[in-house]
Amino acid sequence: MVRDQIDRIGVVGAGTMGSGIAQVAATHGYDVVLRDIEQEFVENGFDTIDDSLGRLENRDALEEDPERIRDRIDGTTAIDELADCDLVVEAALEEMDVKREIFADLERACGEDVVLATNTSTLSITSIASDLERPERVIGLHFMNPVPIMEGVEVVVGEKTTDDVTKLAHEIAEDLEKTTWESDDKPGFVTNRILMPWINEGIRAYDEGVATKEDIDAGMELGTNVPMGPLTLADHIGLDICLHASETLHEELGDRYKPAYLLKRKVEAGDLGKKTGEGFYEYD
Ligand SMILES: NC(=O)c1ccc[n+]([C@@H]2O[C@H](COP(=O)([O-])OP(=O)(O)OC[C@H]3O[C@@H](n4cnc5c(N)ncnc54)[C@H](O)[C@@H]3O)[C@@H](O)[C@H]2O)c1
Repeated sequence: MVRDQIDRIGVVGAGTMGSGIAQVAATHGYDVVLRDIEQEFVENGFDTIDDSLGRLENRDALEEDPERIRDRIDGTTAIDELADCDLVVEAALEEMDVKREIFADLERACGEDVVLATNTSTLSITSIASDLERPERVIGLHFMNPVPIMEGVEVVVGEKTTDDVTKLAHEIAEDLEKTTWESDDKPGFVTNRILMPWINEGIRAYDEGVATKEDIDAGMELGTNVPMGPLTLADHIGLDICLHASETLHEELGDRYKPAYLLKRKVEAGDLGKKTGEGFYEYD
């Protein structure tokens, strides 16, 4: 039983994904420690959680008061406060050096039996764990955005990940009322290997004047029955995240994954999508 093994969940990174993962874990009764590098980022994470819990309460979608859920989450900037966690989910920047450093710190700070998960979109689980003394307890737990709403979680199994850790990863996700599927540790896993070329092709089609951005999105939504077209979805994910993911896939899998020129230009301009108020569309 997963509840016998996991009481306390650490989350590293209080951004879009980390705040969502902390919220969902607390909603399901787990004690959570949410860590970011600056107190301001921790506070931003709590603001996101408060907004999301407020919206869910208005829709009668919570079984408890938002305050009680919120009280299960402690915020911190100190990695040592994750020492008592049974599971830590890392959701920091999509950069290999950053993730390797975080995992080395977690291995030092946490107990021997901790399970260390990464929410990486594309980076290799095996590479993230390669400098660790115990890479067998590292796994990919790839939540989808927005975490409180999206049902799916991709479990990504590294070269050294044990069967017990893999089983636990499926069980914890299911305990959070998510449905899992499993991928080998191959670039982009199942989802981003297929999604990123689709997004980049949408951006290229827009840049080459095939249609307006609205018509590209409408064409894909109405024509293929997906909930969001590629430009809306890219804004929603974050253009920097899409670019990092595309660059990783390009490096690993070759030219068919080359990032669209306009994606690079938007990121260089600081227009990262919904989170900065402007991407392909403008947001309040
Ligand atoms: N955005 C998405 O749609 C999406 C979906 C699935 C997976 N992911 C993955 O989840 C991870 C996080 O993405 P995001 O969109 O939440 O990013 P984000 O930029 O919204 O948040 C990242 C947070 O990590 C913090 N951070 C950076 N270095 C840190 C460190 N050393 N310790 C603790 N915190 C640190 C940053 O301050 C920031 O608050 C990435 O690996 C990304 O690829 C993102």
